[in-house]
Amino acid sequence: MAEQIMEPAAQATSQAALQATSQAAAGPARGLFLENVARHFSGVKAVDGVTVRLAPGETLALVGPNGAGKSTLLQLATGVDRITSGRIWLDGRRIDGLSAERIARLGVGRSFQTSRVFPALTVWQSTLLGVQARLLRGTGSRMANPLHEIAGALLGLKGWRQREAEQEAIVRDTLQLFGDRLWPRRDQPAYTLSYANRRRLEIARVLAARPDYLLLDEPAAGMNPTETAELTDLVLELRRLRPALGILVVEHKLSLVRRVADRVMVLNHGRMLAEGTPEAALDHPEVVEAYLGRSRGSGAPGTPGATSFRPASSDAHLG
Ligand SMILES: Nc1ncnc2c1ncn2[C@@H]1O[C@H](COP(=O)(O)OP(=O)(O)OP(=O)(O)O)[C@@H](O)[C@H]1O
Repeated sequence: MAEQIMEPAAQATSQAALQATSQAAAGPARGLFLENVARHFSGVKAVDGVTVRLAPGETLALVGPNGAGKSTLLQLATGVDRITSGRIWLDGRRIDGLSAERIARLGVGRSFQTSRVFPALTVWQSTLLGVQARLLRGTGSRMANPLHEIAGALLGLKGWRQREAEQEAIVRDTLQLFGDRLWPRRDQPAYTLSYANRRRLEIARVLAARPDYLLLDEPAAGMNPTETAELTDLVLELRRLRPALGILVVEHKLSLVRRVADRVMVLNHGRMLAEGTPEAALDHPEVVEAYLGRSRGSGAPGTPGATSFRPASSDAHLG
């Protein structure tokens, strides 16, 4: 089936009203834009008419209790799952309906809630895979010809050597972002790594593809306070090094959210509950209620109808 790609957004005009009209028709010229999206699973409204816009250079945090629909939104944005209704745009192109692989190649990188590294590959090899995914972006929709690659390697062709050196530089720079966590372990297979290092490696692999938009699904899950603080610093460093990168982070650890996010959106029962600066969104009375209602509430987490916020640590409180 032909891929569904629509024309870029109309030129921006100085009039806000006209701009709003053009955005509704074709999505913003830049950014990842989920427009009134819904995903229903036989009666369960996992996502129920939510609009999210991630601009280049922005760090947006998506928070909410367990079952609020956060991961489902990431699945929809990355083409892993299909919307029931709504539209999704990437830099003015309609992308709902495209394959996950195609969306990744268009510049959307995503780490998963549970680490998906290949156990037998070394840290270096795993990160190199990310770099090679990036090379595919440069080839448009064509795959690199493996015979050319093998011939280049065997014959030591100049262009091939140069490309190899460039790839190695990207792997090195990416691994060194994580201080001494990954670089000294670059020759170790992933299965020998600690849980936190496997999660870091997953992020490294995604970063090595140099995405334009980076979606992180609970990157600090299972990390202790020191590891969480390191991860927070990593996100801040990324923002400094790659000012055009749009980052969408789904995270329960609010200490991280408060430090890295420009803007926070709070989901509850598949709908947007609040949006604003971290202070405004997280201190909103309904948000405090949505979170604290469960831990105090009558019903224990997991009771039918109750939403269970997982207090990962004392930093998960609001206020
Ligand atoms: N494939 C599926 N089939 C049926 N229901 C699903 C499916 N995926 C998600 N759901 C339901 O959709 C709702 C939203 O789930 P989702 O995983 O998006 O929540 P979440 O906010 O990411 O939660 P958590 O913080 O626990 O990861 C939940 O009620 C979940 O059970």
